[in-house]
Amino acid sequence: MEFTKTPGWLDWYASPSTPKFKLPAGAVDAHCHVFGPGAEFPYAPERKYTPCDASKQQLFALRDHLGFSRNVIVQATCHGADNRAMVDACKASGGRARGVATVRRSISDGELQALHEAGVRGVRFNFVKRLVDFTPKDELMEIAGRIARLGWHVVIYFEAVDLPELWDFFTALPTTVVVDHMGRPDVSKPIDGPEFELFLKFMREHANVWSKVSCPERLSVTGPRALDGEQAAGMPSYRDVVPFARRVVEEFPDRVLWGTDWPHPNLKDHMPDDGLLVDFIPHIAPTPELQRKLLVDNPMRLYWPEL
Ligand SMILES: O=C(O)c1cc(C(=O)O)oc(=O)c1
Repeated sequence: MEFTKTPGWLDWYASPSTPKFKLPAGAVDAHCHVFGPGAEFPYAPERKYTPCDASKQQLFALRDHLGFSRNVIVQATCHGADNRAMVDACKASGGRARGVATVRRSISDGELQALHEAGVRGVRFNFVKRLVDFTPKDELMEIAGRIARLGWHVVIYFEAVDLPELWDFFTALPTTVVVDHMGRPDVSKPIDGPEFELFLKFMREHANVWSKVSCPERLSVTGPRALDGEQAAGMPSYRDVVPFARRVVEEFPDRVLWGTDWPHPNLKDHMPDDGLLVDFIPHIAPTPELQRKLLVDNPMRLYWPEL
């Protein structure tokens, strides 16, 4: 099948720099995606965008270039609940990738078991309105109950303004709950303002809630961007995001994950250099101990507990 990219689509950056920051041994890129290729794994009819292809081979090449050992491949919304591309990548990884799927309530126990055997360890519930149509909460709760029995967790993606309305649902989930991209704070608001405070309270009061401290390139308002020539001398890229992410890492060091978010769907004004994104890590996790927890211990506990 032939697909035409969404107008204005930015392709991932094909020649990332070699990071200056040396990742600890065994580091996990705990949030990344594969897109198609569309000719082999067609994009879903209900998708809200059509991306460029981003194959498993290209993902594994990036992993090796940046110095990661493993990937967690999160089902992208452009594939809907058709998990074939993600599953194919997990199976081809030689045990070095685990997956997070999107499923509907019609999925059978046998199909869930097959996903588990392929390496899936979680399901993703998406509440970002530009990405998905609404799924009734009773359907999601039913799915959460079924996947809890497999020892899986739930990944949630939402925007900070929607947390109050989603609070009761999130806090009733029976599994570990992993928040994508810190619940998308508005970093132009004060870090000690009510919006981010509510997110910290969510984590503080619920020991089963984890957060990915990822996607500074999506959250940043002031930059500078992680692109050659756009980094201010001696300053981290996306420095307006640093205090938010660092706060979460320092307060909840055992419940944070980091990922590149490659191939960075839906960015509108620039495409980051993934090598420079890795160089962002020591600004938010300033000590070797915090770095080891963020990049190795925490993702291994969640995705490879048997190792
Ligand atoms: O903000 C986004 O556009 C976005 C989209 C997706 C997806 O389409 O799955 O995943 C992400 O992690 C982020």
